[in-house]
Amino acid sequence: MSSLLLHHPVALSKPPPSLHLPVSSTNPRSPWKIRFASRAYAATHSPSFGEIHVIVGPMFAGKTTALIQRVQLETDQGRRAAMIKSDKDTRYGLDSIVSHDGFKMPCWALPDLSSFPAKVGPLAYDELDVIGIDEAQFFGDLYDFCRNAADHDGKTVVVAGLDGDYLRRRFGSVLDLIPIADSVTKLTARCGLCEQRACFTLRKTNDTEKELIGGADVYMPVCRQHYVKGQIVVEAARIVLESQKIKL
Ligand SMILES: Nc1ncnc2c1ncn2[C@@H]1O[C@H](COP(=O)(O)OP(=O)(O)O)[C@@H](O)[C@H]1O
Ligand SMILES: Cc1cn([C@H]2C[C@H](O)[C@@H](COP(=O)(O)O)O2)c(=O)[nH]c1=O
Repeated sequence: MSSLLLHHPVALSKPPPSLHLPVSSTNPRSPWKIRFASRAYAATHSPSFGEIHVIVGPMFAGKTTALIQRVQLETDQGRRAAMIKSDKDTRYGLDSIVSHDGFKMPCWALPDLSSFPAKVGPLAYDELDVIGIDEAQFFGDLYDFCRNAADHDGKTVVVAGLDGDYLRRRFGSVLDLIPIADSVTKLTARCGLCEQRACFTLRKTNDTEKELIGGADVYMPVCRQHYVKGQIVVEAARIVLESQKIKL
C-alpha cells in the first residue's frame, strides 16, 4: 500500500526551516553573538512547522479538482504526499479520489484520520510532507488530526470539504479549522437553474438525514434565490407526500 504515497521520481530532501528570529543588527549587546547563537539554536531545535489550507464550497464547485491539482503540484516539486478520503463515500470505489469531471488520484479510504499514521506505517508517515483530505465533513477527528499534523508533525495539510449541508448548517468540523488554518478558499459552482454563481447545495429529494451520499441524482448547486425557492418546493412536496401517507 506504500504506492499510495505519491512522490516525484527524484527524491528531494526537505527544505530547511526558515529562520524568523527577531534579532536586531542594531542591538548594542553583541549582535553578532546573539544572531549566531539564535541561528545555531534554530538549526538544532526548531521543528519544521506545517500548514493547513482549507477548500470549501457547495457540491460541484471544484473542491476535489483543486485538491488534486494542489497535491499534484506539491509532488511535482519533489514533496512526498498522500491523499485520504472518507470510506463513507463509495461512489467511485475506495482506491481513488475522483472529481465530478473524472480527474483521479489514488487515496487511502479511511473511517477516521487518527488511524492514518498506523495504516501508512510510522516511518512512511514521518517522511510525508503533504497530506490531502477529501470529503473532510465526514471525519469526526478532523480538527485534532490537522492541528497535530501541522503543529507537531510539520505536515502541509490540504483539506477539501463541504462547509454546509443541504440545510446550510455547518457540516462536521470543517469550519472549526478556520482559526488554525493558513488559508481558506470558498469556491462556488454555477446554479443548476440560472447559471449564476452558486454557493449552496440543494437536495432534490425528501430525505432528511444529514449524511446522504450522492451526486447529481440527489444534489444540485444553486444560487441564493433558487436555494430559497427550491427549499419551498421540496418542503411542499414533502408535506404532500406525508399527507398521502396518512390517507393510505
Ligand atoms: N451535474 C453537475 N452540475 C454541476 N457541475 C457538474 C455536474 N457534473 C459534473 N460537473 C463538473 O464538476 C466539476 C467540479 O467537480 P469536483 O471538483 O468534483 O467538485 P466538488 O468536489 O466541489 O464537488 C465542475 O467543474 C463541473 O464541470
Ligand atoms: C449537501 C450534502 C452532501 N452530502 C454528501 C453528498 C456527497 O456524497 C458528498 C459531497 O461530495 P462533493 O465532493 O462535495 O461533491 O456529501 C451529504 O451527505 N449531506 C449533505 O447535506
